[in-house]
Amino acid sequence: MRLDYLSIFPAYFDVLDISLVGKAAINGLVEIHAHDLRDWTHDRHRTVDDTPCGGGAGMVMKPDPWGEAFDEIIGTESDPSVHVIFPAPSGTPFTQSAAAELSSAQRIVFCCGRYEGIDHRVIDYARSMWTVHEVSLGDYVLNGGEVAALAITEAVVRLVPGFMGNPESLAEESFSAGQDGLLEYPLFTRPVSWRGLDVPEVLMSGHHGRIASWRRDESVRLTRERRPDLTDSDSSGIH
Ligand SMILES: N#Cc1c(-c2ccc3ccn(Cc4ccc(CN5CCOCC5)cc4)c3c2)n[nH]c1N
Repeated sequence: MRLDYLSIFPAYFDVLDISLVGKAAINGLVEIHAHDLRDWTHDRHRTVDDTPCGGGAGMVMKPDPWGEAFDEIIGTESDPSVHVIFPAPSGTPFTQSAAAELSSAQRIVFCCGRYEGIDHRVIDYARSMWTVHEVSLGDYVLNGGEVAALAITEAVVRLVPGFMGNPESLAEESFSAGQDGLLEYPLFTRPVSWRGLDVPEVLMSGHHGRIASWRRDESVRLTRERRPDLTDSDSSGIH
């Protein structure tokens, strides 16, 4: 899997060299390439933004640098196997199932906007050429797309076959199909007693049936408490 990042702050992606994703890069599972969008400007100030047509607050990212960067990084041929991701406040909420779908992609290009966003013709052009995803991390405001690109990268790469040492653990995670769409149960490890707080006795009983039942009950309780929106979904085991 090749991952490209287009941004006016490409150093954001240096962190990928030290994290788990870095290990995947070392063992050849993923290739990471960060690019400075200003490398595709031609004026002395390396300008990437301009005032919004129709007025309004802030600045909008000009289309020209994006188009020239696309030509050099992706090419000028249409190819639906190339996934181009535009993080945006107006995007579709990014989910675990979206991460799972993207984990089989061979090429993902992250377009990290700043200011008030990117000229919409960039997205329209990308849609005419590749498979485009306009996504949002959630209902809060970030200053640009870089943090979202990092989060999406981690969510996707950890699902790439061969990345996780113990793929079975993926099935038990929150939001994964194996967990019935429920939140993950609370986790404990040694010491059994810590600052007057004890590991639930059932987890030390060695009785696998009771342990499974306790974990399920805890997942249902937590999901009802924190994510009632998940309790009505078809995939959750509770209704
Ligand atoms: N993923 C994700 C994100 C982002 C995100 C992603 C990409 C960019 C690129 C620029 N920004 C800054 C920005 C902030 C606020 C606004 C809203 N304005 C729109 C125009 O009308 C006025 C109000 C726009 C742009 C971004 C933010 N924020 N939150 C997420 N979950």
